[in-house]
Amino acid sequence: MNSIVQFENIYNIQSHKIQENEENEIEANSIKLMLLGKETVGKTSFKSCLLEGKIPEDHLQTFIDAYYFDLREYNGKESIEHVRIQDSAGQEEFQSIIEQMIFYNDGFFILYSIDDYDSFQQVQNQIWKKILVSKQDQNFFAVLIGNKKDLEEDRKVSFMEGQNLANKFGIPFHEITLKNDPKSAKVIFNQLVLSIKKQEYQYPKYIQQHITESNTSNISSISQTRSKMNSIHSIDPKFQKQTLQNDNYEKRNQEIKKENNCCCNIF
Ligand SMILES: Nc1nc2c(ncn2[C@@H]2O[C@H](COP(=O)(O)OP(=O)(O)OP(=O)(O)O)[C@@H](O)[C@H]2O)c(=O)[nH]1
Repeated sequence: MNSIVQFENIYNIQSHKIQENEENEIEANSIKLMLLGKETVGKTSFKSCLLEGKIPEDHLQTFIDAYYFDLREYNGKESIEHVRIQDSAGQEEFQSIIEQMIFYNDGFFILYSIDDYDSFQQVQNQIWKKILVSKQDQNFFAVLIGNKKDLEEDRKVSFMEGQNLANKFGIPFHEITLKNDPKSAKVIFNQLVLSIKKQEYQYPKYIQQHITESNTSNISSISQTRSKMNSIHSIDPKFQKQTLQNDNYEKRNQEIKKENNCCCNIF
């Protein structure tokens, strides 16, 4: 055991150097999370803030790294959860390997940097699609993170652009600065792990049914559904694909937007 970090009064994170004979068992029984994003958006920094409480001094390019640790929860009685965080390379040449690795993970921290518009576009045009294609009909959990908000003067991606994209995906959104507020990594991590433990992906299934029922009338109930959807912590890809394939859906979405003077899509 290397270190113990107090975690939001709920968890202690114990970074755990696994022995070779433990590897398979921990792999099989852990919550598997993955950091995704273009190079230098702060993926390794996120992991360091979580485990060491600060960003690293230097930027070292990551290829693929996995970190294992335990969460100890004290809610009357102690329970222990194994977690694996997979750090990934942002560089183009590693993308096909990363695509394959996505399949083996339960939750994703999707990062971009607010001073790098291309990193935001990569989330939109590549990363999200890779997750949908790779996970197929498996449920997964994700959160969108706009990092480096301390670089306000160089900002290229507005807060609303980030929020709207997260709404479109139906996942939570956070703008953070790991540099000035390393604790934010733990808050976001906590949210994602709790969602996985509670299996909140049930929610979109309800919405899918609700939208189908409301397809001919009742715009207000759809907009209520959308505001609920903003707080969803996970995605059921079946739901996304089915709504994407619904030809009438885009037309319906335009009507809802007009009605609510809204600039984001449900999907
Ligand atoms: N200004 C600022 N710099 C940051 C912040 N977070 C990380 N950085 C810096 O951004 C650089 C890249 O951070 P990394 O965490 O290595 O980025 P990465 O996404 O893991 O990069 P790759 O491994 O190349 O894919 C480092 O120099 C960090 O110190 C932040 O919130 N604000």
